[in-house]
Amino acid sequence: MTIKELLYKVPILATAGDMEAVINHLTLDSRNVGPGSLFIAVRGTVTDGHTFIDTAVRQGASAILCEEMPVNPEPAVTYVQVQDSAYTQGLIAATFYGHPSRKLNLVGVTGTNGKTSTATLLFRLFRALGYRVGLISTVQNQIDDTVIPATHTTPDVITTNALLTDMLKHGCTHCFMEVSSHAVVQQRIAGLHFAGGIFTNITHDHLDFHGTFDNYIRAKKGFFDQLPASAFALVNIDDKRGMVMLQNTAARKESFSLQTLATFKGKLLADSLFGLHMEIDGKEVWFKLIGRFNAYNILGVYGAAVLLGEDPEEVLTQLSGLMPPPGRFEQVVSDEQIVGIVDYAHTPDALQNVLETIDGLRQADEQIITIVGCGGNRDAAKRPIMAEIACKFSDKVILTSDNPRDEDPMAILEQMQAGVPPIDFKKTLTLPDRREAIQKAVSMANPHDIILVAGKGHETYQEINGVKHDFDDRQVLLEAFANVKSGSVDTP
Ligand SMILES: CC(=O)N[C@H]1[C@@H](OP(=O)(O)OP(=O)(O)OC[C@H]2O[C@@H](n3ccc(=O)[nH]c3=O)[C@H](O)[C@@H]2O)O[C@H](CO)[C@@H](O)[C@@H]1O[C@H](C)C(=O)N[C@@H](C)C(=O)N[C@H](CCC(=O)O)C(=O)O
Ligand SMILES: Nc1ncnc2c1ncn2[C@@H]1O[C@H](COP(=O)(O)OP(=O)(O)OP(=O)(O)O)[C@@H](O)[C@H]1O
Repeated sequence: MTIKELLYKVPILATAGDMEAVINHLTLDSRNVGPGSLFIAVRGTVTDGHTFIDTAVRQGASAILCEEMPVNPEPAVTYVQVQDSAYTQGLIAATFYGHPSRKLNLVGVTGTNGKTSTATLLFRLFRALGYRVGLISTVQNQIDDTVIPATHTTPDVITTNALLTDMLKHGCTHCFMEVSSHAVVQQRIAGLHFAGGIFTNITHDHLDFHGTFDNYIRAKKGFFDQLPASAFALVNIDDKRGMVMLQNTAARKESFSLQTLATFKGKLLADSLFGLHMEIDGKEVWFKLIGRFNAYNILGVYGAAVLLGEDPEEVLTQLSGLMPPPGRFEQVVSDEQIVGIVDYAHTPDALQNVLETIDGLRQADEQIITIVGCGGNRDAAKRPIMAEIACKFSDKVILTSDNPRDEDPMAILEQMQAGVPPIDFKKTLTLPDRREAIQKAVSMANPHDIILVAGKGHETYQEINGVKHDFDDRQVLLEAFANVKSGSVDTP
């Protein structure tokens, strides 16, 4: 495709060089440039892509898209100056790949919590309904059965267009994708044509990036502002910012709620460690997902499926059979009925959510044993807080390692220990070896006790000093359960 063709409908400030130059590759990163590449210079949070224009040219770039023309342009290279190269990147990527987002039903999910759960449930539901489906999520990207590792919650828009193109080649009719607030601000969804958008909820998070809560809300709202009139905007109106998301959107305004009148109204009839019993659209259904927050995810998924034209009864039937997404309140139960729960809760807010849910569901004589750690080379402020939350809701707590990375695991654990209230010293153990921590918890548990293994969720590694060692909480729990059964772990 020529640069001229790529720039169809793109507002341009200036150009230099041959507009018939042929482009066969788009990239934001000078390190990936080769002959035929269009290098898009974007101002980032760490550095400015414009400083790599010369490198890109030396590596053979055919064209450069930038906001500022270089002082000494190379005559053999085509330069295009635009107002906003991050935004323009989206328009160009869509043209380069032939607008794949217009050729399938692309539904985006945004919110502080529940994006992965909602997108994954939609992916599984539509597969169960007989469609070929794509998924773009934090845990993984997927095209039907083919798993593609994910680097971001929402990839850059060139990668997304490439993924959508592959999905179309595989016959996909739907793609469900997570839309992070970072992605909205950085124009990673520019030029994508959505068939629908879902808002789960918003709580204080990512303020390191957005600065203020208002900016964070505005970022989420930016997604709904972008939806076309043909799309639906489906929001959780039990969240007080739900209605804010709908202001100014051109899309059809739809809502879901457990508390008030809404397009999709649900009622939570029962909530236990075995699942949820809900009434939706006058029908009573059991679901295998656990916790009130999943009742919201179910309603959002149900609403989106109905808005996409699916038969409500068939949707409920298929939804009732779905298991939780990987590492999201995932249960591993021993033959002795010790309940292991593996959850990705790696922030104070998520840990509190998941422990409150478990606390609300257990019987009086069932203990909660929590295993928790905090990552190295990441926010240290949360370490004592997470230990304190674990103590507040648990009968026993084991502090352990969770991706210590380049830090000394014991130093991280000492910072966690600082958050343990003195009254809880007796119920808290510190075991840096995560496997040993899980085995110890299993050896301490009685039938029906609940072991929460928090933090890693779907992850299958433990990162120590730059090396990712195989480690899967679910697998280690299963092994520990088997060892207890065969008597190879001491029981007190
Ligand atoms: C803070 C942040 O969001 N950073 C993202 C951003 O990078 P940046 O703006 O910091 O880029 P930069 O390093 O300043 O570089 C500027 C430009 O120079 C280019 N460059 C740089 C070096 C070089 O040698 N040559 C070169 O061309 C870069 O490719 C880039 O285009 O744009 C990049 C391209 O899209 C992203 O890969 C990168 O994600 C980083 C890795 C990241 O960790 N992001 C996280 C915070 C994130 O986005 N998370 C959300 C989920 C949040 C949640 O809900 O939990 C997500 O969607 O994943
Ligand atoms: N609707 C919801 N409301 C509140 N908490 C939720 C909701 N759905 C899931 N959770 C819990 O919040 C945590 C994150 O869930 P999930 O991965 O689905 O959210 P996310 O928005 O994708 O977050 P992340 O980007 O960190 O993965 C998990 O611990 C899960 O148990």
